[in-house]
Amino acid sequence: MTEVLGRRVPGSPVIVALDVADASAALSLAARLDPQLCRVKVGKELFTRAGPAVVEQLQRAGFEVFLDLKFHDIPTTVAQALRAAADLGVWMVNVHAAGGRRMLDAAVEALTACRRPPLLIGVTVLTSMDASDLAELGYTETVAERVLRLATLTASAGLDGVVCSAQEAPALRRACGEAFALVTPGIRTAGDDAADQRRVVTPAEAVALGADYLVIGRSVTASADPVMALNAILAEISGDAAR
Ligand SMILES: O=c1ccn([C@@H]2O[C@H](COP(=O)(O)O)[C@@H](O)[C@H]2O)c(=O)[nH]1
Repeated sequence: MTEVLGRRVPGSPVIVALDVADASAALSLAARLDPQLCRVKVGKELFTRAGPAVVEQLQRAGFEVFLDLKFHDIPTTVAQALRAAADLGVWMVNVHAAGGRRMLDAAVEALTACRRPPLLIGVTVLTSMDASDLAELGYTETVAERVLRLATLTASAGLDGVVCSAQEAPALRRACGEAFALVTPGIRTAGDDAADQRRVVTPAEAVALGADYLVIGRSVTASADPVMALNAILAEISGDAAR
């Protein structure tokens, strides 16, 4: 267990997004990181380039892997994809909550039968989206309302948690309870470029708002010294920064 500002989470709350072009870049970055201090995330770019092999290599190196493929398809297809992910032995997987109740039910059922099921997380509203994006898609809800709707659907279907911005964490904690995992991308250290992200918070803010896991990509991976950047973030969230 790691203590983060008084809240205890199992293992490190930091998940480094290995958004790099190939297996060799991912493995050489991972070799500089300590699996005791972070988990890693394999997303669409790396998985499409390097496939299951890179997941297995990262796990052999001691990392728990979040396979971030955000499945969103008909229930049967999602269920089968999740069984394949579970066979890889990953720690966390995700689906889009917008796939709806029957897709979420199929996802939960698919993993229930697995010997070591990964944590199953529903994506609410991407952290790259804001009110204008939702309006253009025809949604009349605010971002906060839509995130809450998708999170309560996810919780009622029996998933383990959601991907959201830490900005929504207090409301989701109240609505979905202490055990519901809040996985938060859109993390930027002070002064970093938000780039395509729209709902952004700092690592310390995310933890103070009640996030369980902080997904951090470019603030670590685009840094001149990723190890130093990660250590600074860990110090910031443990309350050691600038003391
Ligand atoms: O709503 C979401 C869901 C997933 N992501 C993923 O997290 C990382 C964030 O990377 P940064 O470089 O820290 O912006 C990236 O892999 C996304 O695919 C997200 O950002 N928002």
